[in-house]
Amino acid sequence: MPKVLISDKLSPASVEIFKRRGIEVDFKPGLSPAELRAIIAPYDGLAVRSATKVTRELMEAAPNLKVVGRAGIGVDNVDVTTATARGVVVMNTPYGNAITTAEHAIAMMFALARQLPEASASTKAGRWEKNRFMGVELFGKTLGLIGCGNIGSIVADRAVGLHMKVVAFDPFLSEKRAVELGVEKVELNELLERADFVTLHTPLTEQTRNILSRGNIARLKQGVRIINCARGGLVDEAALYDALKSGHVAGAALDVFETEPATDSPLFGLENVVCTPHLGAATAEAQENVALQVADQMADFLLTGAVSNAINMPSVTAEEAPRLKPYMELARLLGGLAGQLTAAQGDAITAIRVEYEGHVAELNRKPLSAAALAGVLTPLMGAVNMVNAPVVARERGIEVAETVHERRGDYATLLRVTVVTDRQDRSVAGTLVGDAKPRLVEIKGIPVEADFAPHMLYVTNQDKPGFIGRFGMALANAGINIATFHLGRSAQGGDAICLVSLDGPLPEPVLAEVRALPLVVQATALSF
Ligand SMILES: NC(=O)c1ccc[n+]([C@@H]2O[C@H](COP(=O)([O-])OP(=O)(O)OC[C@H]3O[C@@H](n4cnc5c(N)ncnc54)[C@H](O)[C@@H]3O)[C@@H](O)[C@H]2O)c1
Ligand SMILES: O=C(O)CC[C@@H](O)C(=O)O
Repeated sequence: MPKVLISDKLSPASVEIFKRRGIEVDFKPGLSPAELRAIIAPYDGLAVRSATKVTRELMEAAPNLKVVGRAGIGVDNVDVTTATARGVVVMNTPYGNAITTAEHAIAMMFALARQLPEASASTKAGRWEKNRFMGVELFGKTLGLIGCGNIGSIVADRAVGLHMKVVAFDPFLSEKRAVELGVEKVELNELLERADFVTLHTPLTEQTRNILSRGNIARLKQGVRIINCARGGLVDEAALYDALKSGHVAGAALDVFETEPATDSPLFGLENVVCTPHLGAATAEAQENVALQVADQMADFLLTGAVSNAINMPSVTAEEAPRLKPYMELARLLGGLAGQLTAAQGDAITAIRVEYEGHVAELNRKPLSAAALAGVLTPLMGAVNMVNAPVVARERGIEVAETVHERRGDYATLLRVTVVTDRQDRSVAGTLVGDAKPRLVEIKGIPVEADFAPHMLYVTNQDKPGFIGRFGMALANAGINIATFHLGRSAQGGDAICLVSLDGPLPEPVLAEVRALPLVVQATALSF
């Protein structure tokens, strides 16, 4: 039974989901990094919000970890690069808290426009300062939206409802989508010059860090108001402080900060600043949504292999997962065979090609290619799985190509994996028998029909009389039983191949004896 640890304050509904799905779950929010490292080893899954920092050190202490689930959107508290390198899937819940966060941004905009927090504090303090709190209307004002994805689009929709004019800067926003949303797509400079209110809804990346830099803040209209419910680091806080002090910026509402928890900041001393402690996603509804979603996604992955909303792996729907499973196994086995044959020769791989023909060509091929790559690379590089295989290949300069053949051949499904090295191309192909059982049908262009077995021996030899007898005797003399025996050849008297399955691993001295037999070109022990 898979084991999951919930290390942040997720809604208790997530615990129920894990239990109902047959997953052992521990709910331990609030542990220190050292305490977490001390207990993480047995867990297959880790579910977090933003408090837990899923660092390299934590993952190194988690040899069983297969999936990190983020109940929320931003994964900046997860070292995704390390997770990918270690073959750990990282998934988030991209929509569950979007409405709530958009509503928080709108609430912050109202709070700024009417100075609600200050007015509330003053009234509660017994001062009836009716003249002090003169606000501004939102009606007819221009809202500048930096980032128009899930949350930005909802903010745009609500702002249009308030009869604001919305201009959006987002390089990935299409004109068509902008028209659908009722927003005007503009460049950043134009947004800075036109907006009465600016709201940020991008992730924090190298491109967006300090997108409201000192220079860009200076370009903003006199009296502009700024709202940030996305990520600290998008706004230069020191420059914002100066602009607020000088009155160039009339107000700022911040839910997120460069350093969190933010317990001390010069911005806190300014009247025209409204702050909340990263509350964007903090509603009962959003927390229920993300907790249920992350628990279901993680359970699906751990129990069926279905992958949704992964940051570092292609998606496999819950419906596809059982259908794809035997094809993934076929891809892994074929990759494993090609990889072991290549490893035995010590050749450096320059390219890996995966070809699809027949029924398999109509399936979701990304996970199949990833499984084939993992199969090829594992014998050469150790712990490679579908998550890290594409990255490992890219890092080593291995070109990966996928080809789909329209033609229908002898098999209803045919998957071929070719490993290209400086010396030669090695290709192997296979099919599924009864849509379920992987079968090898070709090695290096030579037809051969064989099932995969845990222990196999592959021999290439010259197609001349005498080989089979000597080979059989060599194994028999060593007390090794041949379970199945398959032969193939390119042409009479040409290259021949022999693939046998054995009841156990082949001892090294017997392999050496086989290699020394007359007519043998090479012999490789295989394991699957
Ligand atoms: N305050 C909170 O509690 C809270 C809650 C949820 C999400 N968030 C944060 O809100 C942000 C947005 O979330 P989302 O769900 O809308 O994400 P999203 O991926 O749907 O949208 C982000 C948008 O930013 C755009 N973008 C990327 N780079 C850009 C650039 N250089 N300039 C302009 N636009 C750029 C993308 O094209 C995309 O449309 C994330 O950082 C997320 O972590 C905060
Ligand atoms: O979990 C939270 O409270 C914050 C979540 C938010 O920052 C997100 O990116 O989804």
